Amino acid sequence: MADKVVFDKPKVELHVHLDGAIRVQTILDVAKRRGIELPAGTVEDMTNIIALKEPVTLTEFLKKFPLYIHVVAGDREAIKRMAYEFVEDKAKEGVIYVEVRYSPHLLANTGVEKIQWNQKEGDVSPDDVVRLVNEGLREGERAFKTKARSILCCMRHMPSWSMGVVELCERYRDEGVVGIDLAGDESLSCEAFPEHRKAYEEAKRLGIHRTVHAGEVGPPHMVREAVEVLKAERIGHGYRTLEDPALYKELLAKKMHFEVCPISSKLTGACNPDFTKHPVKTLMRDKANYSLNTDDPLILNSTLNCEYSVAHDEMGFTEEEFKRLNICAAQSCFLPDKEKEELVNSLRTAYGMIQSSGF
Ligand SMILES: O=c1[nH]cnc2c1ncn2[C@@H]1O[C@H](CO)[C@@H](O)[C@H]1O
Repeated sequence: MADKVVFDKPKVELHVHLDGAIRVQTILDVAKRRGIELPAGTVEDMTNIIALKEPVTLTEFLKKFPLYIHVVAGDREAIKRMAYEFVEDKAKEGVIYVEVRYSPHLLANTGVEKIQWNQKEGDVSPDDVVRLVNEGLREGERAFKTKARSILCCMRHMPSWSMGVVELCERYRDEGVVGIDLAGDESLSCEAFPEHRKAYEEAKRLGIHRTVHAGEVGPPHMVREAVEVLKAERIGHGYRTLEDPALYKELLAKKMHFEVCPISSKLTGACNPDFTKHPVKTLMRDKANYSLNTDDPLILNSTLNCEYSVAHDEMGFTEEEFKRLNICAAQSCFLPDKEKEELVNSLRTAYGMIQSSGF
């Protein structure tokens, strides 16, 4: 994938999974230290095993995580390290602000209903996971000057975790956690799981910002449900919204933010693999509120620069549109108002947009 830089200016990224953005070298190092056997011993071979090359389905795509996530799950050093390195990687891509998401429960080995990945019970709870990620992000921010905040994910197939996720969002809201998400296999509608709805109601009551994966592969009514039932402020992906013109019009009028991930949308089979037909072109035409994001760069073997290259080379994006969408991203981020304003202003300054003084 071409990693040339077509937009060499500060960027904001709002949709990227921490457990889909681990360095392969880190997976190899941690596996060696913990005595975990992997199917390959070099970065190249392991990348070949993890990375998707051809479009599959979201369900197949999600099956890539268990190939490596057990290596870092339940390991304090690994969890902190991947958060720290993540910030370094984003800084190298010219990202000045990032919101990174993950499920604390998927990375824990105690205090969680159904310990994942065949781990033996240990001593890393979801609460510990959040503290370790916060530490790694904070140290990364100090070292690399990219501001990093996090979003905690509920998982569609594990509704019993969702209220715990809200509690963690609340407990760590002053330590870098800025919002809640609902991720996982979208064929499981949350209508069937009142726990997700209750968790989102509680999040809204507590003033916790909300985004939801919806309309990625699921039908437009999933997007409506995310907005109307879960009170989502942003939509993760949301491509299939365009199949319901009335809904799309409503969301355009509301200036709903769409977290678009072009390369992911091709390889998960969410969108037509021909980028010239990608829904983000409609969002661009309509001056919609959206951002460009990597989603899971490890599995997609991509970078944010690849996303911008694809948008530029295959979808006709201009420098002006890149600036506009980054300002949309900053305006839709989950930072407190004052910090958000500073972020928007720093982009405007970097982009040479003179701010009106009001006189
Ligand atoms: O594109 C996606 N759609 C839905 N779920 C996803 C996607 N990428 C990752 N995850 C899920 O979110 C979890 C927490 O980060 C990941 O472990 C994966 O199961």
